[in-house]
Parts: sequence; structure tokens; C-alpha cells
Amino acid sequence: MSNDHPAPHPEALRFENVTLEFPGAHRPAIEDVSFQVGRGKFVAVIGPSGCGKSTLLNLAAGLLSPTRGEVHFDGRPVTGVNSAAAYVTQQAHLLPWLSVRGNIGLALKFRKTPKEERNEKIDHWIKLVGLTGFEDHFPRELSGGMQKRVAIARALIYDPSIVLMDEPFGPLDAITRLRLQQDLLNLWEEQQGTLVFVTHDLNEAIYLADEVVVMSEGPGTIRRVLPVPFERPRQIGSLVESPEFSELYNDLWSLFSSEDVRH
Ligand SMILES: Nc1ncnc2c1ncn2[C@@H]1O[C@H](COP(=O)(O)OP(=O)(O)OP(=O)(O)O)[C@@H](O)[C@H]1O
Repeated sequence: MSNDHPAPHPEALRFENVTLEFPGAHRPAIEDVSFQVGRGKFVAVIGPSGCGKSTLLNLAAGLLSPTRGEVHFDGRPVTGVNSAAAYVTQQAHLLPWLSVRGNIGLALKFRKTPKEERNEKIDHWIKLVGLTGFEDHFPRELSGGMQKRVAIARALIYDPSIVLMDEPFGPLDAITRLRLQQDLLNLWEEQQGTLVFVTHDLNEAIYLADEVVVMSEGPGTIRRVLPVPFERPRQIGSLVESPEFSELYNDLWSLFSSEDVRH
């Protein structure tokens, strides 16, 4: 998304033989994980519950440190909180005392963006995520889907180097989820940013990503990295009708239903 550095590293994120053991746990959460995320790529991470998907994002965000191995961001080891990363978690985590405008503009305020520019950007993003008319509403007055829209706008508005999303559409109904998936596709295709997106949902991974990183059950290891060949811009409606979509879905499904992934 942004060009914070004069010559951005071609790899936004790289995990090198990363193992993470939580204190007192009887086995590592993830073990010997290596993969990379190219700059400008949309990578989905998929795997069974508890395989370490959130742990991967927490390591990328610098909220956890590897027990062994290294995590690199923009060609440099992550040694503390990665302030270049925007993190959208399962819960929207909006500030209840701030309106939609206030929540969306928070990161710009922290970055001391001049007020006029801030207001322009906020107006733009309110429109982009379809919240016109709700600018002055507070989070408690919004539906779950609207709260997610605010969280997504809040993360993307300041053009972060990388966006980390942890099942952001998890608790939503199927129709709201589909709408938001298409909205995210459109927004991301416009911004051409780097995005790592954790999901349980095979369809969602294929709709959205350039590559799907498939993890095995805990301790999490990388089982496969599958490229998603569909051109952009994508329309979910036409994707699902294509034979290539079913083929890729079946490939992914067979990875999960095969015996050795279950240990
Ligand atoms: N703070 C912690 N202390 C100890 N163990 C933890 C901690 N956080 C996660 N774990 C363990 O690490 C493993 C990986 O957890 P993680 O939350 O990364 O999995 P996940 O794939 O994101 O799961 P889900 O899909 O259910 O959200 C699990 O076995 C979990 O119990």
C-alpha cells in the first residue's frame, strides 16, 4: 500500500524456520514454519482450529517473538511491535465512545494528519465502505456487518504497508459475509496492498487470495502453498461458476480430508 521506504523490499513478510512454544504448553503452537508474502500480494492462511493461524499473525505484528527462527518484515527482523502493520481481528474492537467518523479517522489523528486532509479521507472511506448516512452513529447503533466495515476502513485508511486480518468476517451471516468479501476484493484491488488473511473458509480463501497457505493441525506446519490463478478484478458470482474454481476447491478439500493432515 504505502511507500514508507524509498525502495520497498520485494518480500513484505518472511518466516524462516519459525517455531513458537508458549510457556508451559506441551507442544509448540507452530513448528519450523517457513513461507513468504510478496509485496502487493493477498495471501490467505487456512487450517484447522488451533493450528496456529492467529499465532502467525501475532508474530507478523510483533506481538509475539519466535522461540526459534526469524520473522522478517520488509527485509528486516521483527524485533518489537510492527507499527507498519494494520491488524483487523475477529472482533471489530471499535472505541464505543467514538462515532463512525471518529473510529475511522483514529489512525490519521495519531499520525497527526492535518484536519482538512483527515476529513477528506474519512469522507472518502465512509463512501467506499458504504456507511454514508451513518457517519455520526456510535458502534452500539451499528449492525455487526457495519462494525466490520468501520474496522476495515480504519485499517486501510492510512495506507499501511501490510494488513493482517484474522477471520474478520467469521461471526457474520452468509449474505453480509459475501457482500463484505466482494467489497474487500474491490478495495484491495484498488489499493494493491499486501494483505495476509486468516480464514477457516475454503471458498473465502479462493475468492480473495493470490496464494493460499495451507497449515496442518497443531503443532502448525506449512503443508502446501497453492497459487490461485484467477485474474483480477474478480467477481465472486462468476468465479464460483467456473470449473477451475471447483478444481481448486477440491484440491484444498482433499488436503484437509487426507489422513496425514490429521496426524
Ligand atoms: N497465550 C497462549 N498461551 C498458551 N497457548 C496458546 C496461547 N495462544 C494460543 N495458544 C495455543 O497455540 C495453538 C495455536 O493457537 P492459535 O490461536 O494460533 O490457533 P488458530 O489456528 O488461530 O485457532 P482458531 O482457528 O481456533 O482461531 C493452540 O493450541 C492454542 O491453544
